Amino acid sequence: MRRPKSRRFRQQSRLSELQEIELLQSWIESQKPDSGSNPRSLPPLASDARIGRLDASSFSRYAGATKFDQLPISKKTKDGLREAKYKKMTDIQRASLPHSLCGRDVLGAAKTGSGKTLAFIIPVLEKLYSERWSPEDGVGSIIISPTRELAGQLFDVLRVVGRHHGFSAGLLIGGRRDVDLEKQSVNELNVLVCTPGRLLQHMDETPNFDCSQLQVLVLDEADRILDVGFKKALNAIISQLPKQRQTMLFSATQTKSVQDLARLSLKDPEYLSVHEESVVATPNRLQQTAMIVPLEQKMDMLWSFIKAHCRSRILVFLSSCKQVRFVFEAFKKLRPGIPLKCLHGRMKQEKRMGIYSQFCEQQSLLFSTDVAARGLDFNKAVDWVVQVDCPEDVASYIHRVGRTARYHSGGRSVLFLMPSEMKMLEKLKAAKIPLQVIKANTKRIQSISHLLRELLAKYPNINQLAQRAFITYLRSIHIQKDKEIFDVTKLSIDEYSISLGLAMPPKVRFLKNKLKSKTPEVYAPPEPESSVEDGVVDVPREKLEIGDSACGNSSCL
Ligand SMILES: Nc1ncnc2c1ncn2[C@@H]1O[C@H](COP(=O)(O)OP(=O)(O)OP(=O)(O)O)[C@@H](O)[C@H]1O
Repeated sequence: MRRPKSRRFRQQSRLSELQEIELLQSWIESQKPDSGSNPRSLPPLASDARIGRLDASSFSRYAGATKFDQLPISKKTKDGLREAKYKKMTDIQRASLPHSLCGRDVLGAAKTGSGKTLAFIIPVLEKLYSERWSPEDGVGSIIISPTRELAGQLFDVLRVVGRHHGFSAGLLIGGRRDVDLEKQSVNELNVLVCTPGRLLQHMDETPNFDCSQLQVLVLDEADRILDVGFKKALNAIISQLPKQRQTMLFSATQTKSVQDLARLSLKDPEYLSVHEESVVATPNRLQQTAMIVPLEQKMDMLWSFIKAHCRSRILVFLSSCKQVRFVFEAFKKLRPGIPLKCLHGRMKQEKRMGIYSQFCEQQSLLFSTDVAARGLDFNKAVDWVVQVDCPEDVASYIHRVGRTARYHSGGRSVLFLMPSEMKMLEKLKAAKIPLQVIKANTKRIQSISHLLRELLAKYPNINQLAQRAFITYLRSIHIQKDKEIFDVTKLSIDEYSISLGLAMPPKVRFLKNKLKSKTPEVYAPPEPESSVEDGVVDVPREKLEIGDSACGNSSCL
C-alpha cells in the first residue's frame, strides 16, 4: 500500500477523496438492499446500464450487481481489483458485498474456493476509506485467521487489492522472532491480519496496545475460530474489543449456533449462504473418490498412488506431525520420482512459509497435517488431495478436499477409509458430498514394507520417527471424539507396525487395557458404486490411479 508523494498532490487527492466518499455514502445509503434479502436473487444490471449517480438525487442499484465496477466502492479499490484481474463477482461476493458495504454484520457461507476472501477484504478497505482512516488513527480493522499460512495469504490479497490505499497493515502471526519490533509498531497499524494467539499476546504484553477504535472485525474460517480450540483466546480477545463495530464471519462450513453468535454480539446479522440449496456441498468440478484401505495397507497404497501420479501436484493429509515427518523422511529416501515437501505445526515459521510458497510454485507433493486444511489457495494448482487418515468430521473433510478445484479449476480427491471407518461414508453422503467408492487394483499395489524395514535398519533416526508415528497415530484414533467412526480396538496393531517397517510394535501404554484382542473385526465392504469388470477394478481406467502410472514408465524414478 502506497502513500501519495508530494504535498500538493496529497491536498488535491484529499479534496477529491472527500467528494468521492460523500458520493459513495449517498449511493450506498440510497440503494441499500432490504435486510434479509439476497442481492443475488435480483436481476443483474444491463451491461450498458449507467453506474453511480444517475441524476441529482438518484443512483444506480448495486444489489444485483455482477461486476465490481458496478459497486459503490472507491476508485482505489476498483483500481486494485482491476490490476489483479478481478472483474466479475463470484456468488458469495454478489450476495454479501451489498450488505457489508452498508456496514451490516454478515455471516457468509459458501463452498471452498468460491472467493470469500474478497468478500471481506473489500468492505474492510472501504470502511476505513470512508472514515478517512490514517496510520495515526491506529487499529481500525482486525482480520483473524486460524492458521499462520492462511493469515499470510489473506495479507497478500489485502496488499494486492489495497495497494492504492494509504493504510498501514501488519501480519501478526506466531513463530516470528521479531515480536519486540512488532510491539513497537503495532499501534500504528490500521489493519491487523493475525492468528488469535499472536493477537492476544499483543493485547496482553504490548504497552498501550489499543483497539478501542476498531471499526471492523473479520473471522475467516469462523467455525474453526469459534471452536473449542480457540474458545479461551477468542473470548479474551472479544472482551477487549469495542461492541460498536461491524463484524463479518466467513467459512465454507458456517456456524449458526446462537451461543457462538452471542459471544460476538452480532447485530441483526445477514446470513448469506449462497450454496445452501446446492445439491452438493463441495465444488462441482471436484471429482471425489473413497477407497477402502486397511491400516496395514495405507503405506503401500500411498506409495503406489504417488508413483502413479508423479506428474501431478498432490497434497497428502496425515493426522499428526509425527506421521508427516516419518512418511516424508522415509519416502524421500525411497525416491518416488516427484519432489517431496512437508508442512506441520512443529516447523519453524520461516520454513513453513517457505514450503508453502514453494508448493504454490512447483509441481510437487506436500505431506501435511490439517495446518493446510483450511483456506489455502496454493495458486489454484493442486491436482489431487489425498486423505490418508480419515478427517475428524465432515467439515474437516470439506475443507481438506477444498484445497483443489478452486474458483473455476478442476480437481480430484481420494479418501482412504479403513473398514472400521465406514460410518464416515454415511455421514459424508448425508452432508451432500458426492463420493464414488472405488477399489484399487490390488495387482498394481506395490508393497514397500520390506523397503521400509531395510530403511529403518539403516537409519536409526527414521526408525525413531516410525515408532513415534505409530504411537501418535494410535493415540489420535484413541482421542477422536466420534466413536462411531474411530475405534482403536478395531485396528490390526501388529500388521500396522510391520507395514511401517518396524521390527516389533512399540509399547503403547495408554492402550494396555483396551487392546485385549488384536484381531480386527471382520468387515464386509459395501458394494462399490460402479460396476466391477473382471473382478479387478470398478472404475474406468482413467479414474484408476493406483498403479496406473501417469509417468508411463520408470523414468520418473
Ligand atoms: N471475483 C473473482 N474473479 C476471479 N477470481 C477470483 C474472484 N474471487 C476470488 N477469486 C480467486 O478464487 C480463488 C479462491 O478464492 P478464495 O481463496 O477467496 O476462496 P475461499 O472461498 O475463501 O476458499 P476457502 O473456503 O477454501 O477458504 C483465489 O485464487 C482467488 O484469487
